[in-house]
Amino acid sequence: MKHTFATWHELAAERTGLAVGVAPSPKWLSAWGLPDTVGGAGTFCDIVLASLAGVAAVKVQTPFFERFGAEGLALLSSFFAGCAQRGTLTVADAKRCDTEDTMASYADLYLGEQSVLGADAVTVAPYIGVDATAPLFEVARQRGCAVFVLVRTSNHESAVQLSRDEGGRTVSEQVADRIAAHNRTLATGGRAGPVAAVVGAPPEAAAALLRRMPDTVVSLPGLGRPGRTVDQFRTVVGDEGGRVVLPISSGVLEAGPHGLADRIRQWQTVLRPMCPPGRSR
Ligand SMILES: O=C(O)c1cc(=O)[nH]c(=O)n1[C@@H]1O[C@H](COP(=O)(O)O)[C@@H](O)[C@H]1O
Repeated sequence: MKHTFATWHELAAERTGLAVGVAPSPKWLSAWGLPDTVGGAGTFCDIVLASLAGVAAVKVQTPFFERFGAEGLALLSSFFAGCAQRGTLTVADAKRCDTEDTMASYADLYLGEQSVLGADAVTVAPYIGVDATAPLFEVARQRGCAVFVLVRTSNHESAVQLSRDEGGRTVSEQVADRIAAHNRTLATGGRAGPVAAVVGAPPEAAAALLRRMPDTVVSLPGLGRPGRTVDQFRTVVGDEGGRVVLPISSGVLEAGPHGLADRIRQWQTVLRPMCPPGRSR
């Protein structure tokens, strides 16, 4: 059976919730001893693909491919195809944002086998209004794909997300509530809806946002960063591991081309206790 983010529970039970961060940036290509060219990025992708057996998902920073133009997009498309062959779900982290049919058109670039790039999910920035970006949600649902919407981010400039409306809800809480509302309409058969969330908040706030969005797959970045411990994440995740994606970029890429596969296995071992029990267990 082909997995989607609606069936993330099964995939996370089998492979853990780890999503390997893929970023052929000037910084990482240099650290890996590769040239900052599309050829260097291609070698980087080959090494990552060779280390992905048994990995549930990848989260790919698309600008590090797009900067190489058409050749970069061709490389991204073939990388996603390689992931699909390994049963690894793909998130195109492009953080798109627009309205109406313009928004829906992003599906033709990113989402599903019939698209140009063939990813399983794309990320969206909701500054324009969550409902404005919703045309993409419906196409995602039809194609068995997902859209990850930023709810709260970890960057220092994110204070606007904590502004409150007259009722006292923060912008992040308003975004979370709209995601939950869309998934109530779009989710089918007790599975998570096609609208997923990105929550980079500190632990207590992250746990509250997770509870605010039932039937929603939630990506929790931050593992592997200084000051963020596995125990903190375990507390946030609780028994909700079946709907949590755990992206780690620097914490795997810093192992370099020769240590990457081992580092991925080490993280999977660490994350295993956070995973949902499999059906057969
Ligand atoms: O969208 C994200 O995944 C994201 C959300 C957030 O709140 N903070 C955050 O750093 N990220 C992503 O996480 C990536 C860095 O991951 P690490 O290198 O694992 O810390 C960045 O490239 C961001 O795209």
